[in-house]
Amino acid sequence: MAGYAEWTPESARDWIAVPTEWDDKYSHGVLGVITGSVDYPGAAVIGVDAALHTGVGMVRYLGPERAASLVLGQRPEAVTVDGRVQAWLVGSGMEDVTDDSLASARLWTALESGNPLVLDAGAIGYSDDAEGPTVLTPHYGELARTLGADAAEIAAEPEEWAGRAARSLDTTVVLKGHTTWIAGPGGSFRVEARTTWLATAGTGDALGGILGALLATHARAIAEDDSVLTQLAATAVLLHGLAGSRAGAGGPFTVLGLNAALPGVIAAL
Ligand SMILES: NC(=O)C1=CN([C@@H]2O[C@H](COP(=O)(O)OP(=O)(O)OC[C@H]3O[C@@H](n4cnc5c(N)ncnc54)[C@H](O)[C@@H]3O)[C@@H](O)[C@H]2O)[C@@H](O)CC1
Ligand SMILES: Nc1ncnc2c1ncn2[C@@H]1O[C@H](COP(=O)(O)OP(=O)(O)O)[C@@H](O)[C@H]1O
Repeated sequence: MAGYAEWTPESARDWIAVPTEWDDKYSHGVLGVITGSVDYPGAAVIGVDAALHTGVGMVRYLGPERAASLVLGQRPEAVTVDGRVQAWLVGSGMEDVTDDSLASARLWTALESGNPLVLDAGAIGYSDDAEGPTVLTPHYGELARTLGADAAEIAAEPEEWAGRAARSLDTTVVLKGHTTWIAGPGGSFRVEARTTWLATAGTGDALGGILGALLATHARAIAEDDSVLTQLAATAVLLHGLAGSRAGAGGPFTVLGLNAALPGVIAAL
């Protein structure tokens, strides 16, 4: 734990971009989302819903037709056509992409855009190909696969592995668990979960959406100094934990319930 500072609500409040009276939907930040697949359309719905509840100018969802239709069913304010974006969320529930597929073309557009990226789940392995500043959000199993290590070894010393991964991959790493370890060029931070009920399918997809929204709304700050990605990542983890805790009030909650609690958490900060 040495070297990891606890990331608190007081630390996080400086990293919420409240729109000004001069802002519009474009200047406040547009998040491009490439998530979901035939097998996992729900991951797309959860991430888009989380981003919109975190506060962002616009979300562009670019994914398979059925997932896009479910996203629009849950969040009709999402836009499903291509266009300018300031940050990308890629990978939650994404299928293995084949070279000539539309999913592959979209993935590479994001990787080569130079924009800040969140790479989650199926996209974590592309970190070397990302031209923009990047945050990876692995659980122990995903980090093990990425580094060719053993998940049990990582579980035994997660703080050590988060730092090692951040250095060797030259990126910010959010190693998820009951305590989440965040390491990158901006420092080393830890967030202990306020509720163990977060251990449920889909909460990681929500974290991706929260973080994507924070990157899109801080695109200018990132362009000036990309080490701020590490603080933004720690802020996303903190918001996620507080929202789960508020949604469940000590008990279980659904992931859409966690998302719905985000505005109240952000207002309280
Ligand atoms: N409703 C949805 O559409 C959902 C989609 N999801 C997507 O499903 C895909 C597969 O995700 P999975 O994480 O299940 O599968 P993975 O196959 O990527 O990882 C699971 C493997 O890692 C191991 N592992 C080791 N430590 C772990 C840890 N701390 N947490 C989780 N697994 C650990 C497990 O034992 C298992 O063998 C991802 O793309 C994910 O985004 C999930 O988020 C669940 C919800
Ligand atoms: N025992 C636990 N206590 C608190 N939080 C947990 C626990 N286990 C996992 N989490 C959190 O739940 C989320 C799970 O994400 P992930 O493993 O990617 O799941 P999924 O892919 O199903 O969404 C992460 O934010 C992680 O930090």
